[in-house]
Amino acid sequence: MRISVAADSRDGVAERVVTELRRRGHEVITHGALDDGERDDWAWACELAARDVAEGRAEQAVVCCWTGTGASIAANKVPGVRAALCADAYTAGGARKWNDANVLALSLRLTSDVVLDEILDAWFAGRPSDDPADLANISHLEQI
Ligand SMILES: O=C(CO)[C@H](O)[C@H](O)COP(=O)(O)O
Repeated sequence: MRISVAADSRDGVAERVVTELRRRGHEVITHGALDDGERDDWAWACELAARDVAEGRAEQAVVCCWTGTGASIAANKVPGVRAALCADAYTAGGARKWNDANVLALSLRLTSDVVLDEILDAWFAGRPSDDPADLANISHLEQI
């Protein structure tokens, strides 16, 4: 899968996200602090990764900032993006299943290496629900 990754800093698990995604066989596009020469402020960097998803250059994205909040807010401003801030594997699996989330937002401060691996395992194992109630909720997001 092609995955766009943005971070506003190389601190915390930022670089490990890229390494781990490549190790899992994904093609990675980098933005912000992960791409020399690009603006590394979180709103700009995470917008670029979200636009990669919305405009078809990537199937999914991982957006990161120190708290994860700005990253998720910036990504969710892009139409068609469903970004979920996940601090644990259960939330990540639920975001794929119930929200059909296409962007994973992470806190660089909170996410340890071990928890990152658990989150990525759950995220990539997760499949969108085919329950009509879940589909109706996801569909309604585009009307809000
Ligand atoms: O968590 C964040 C935004 O939600 C940022 O990573 C945090 O504000 C730090 O940014 P800066 O290094 O530019 O002060």
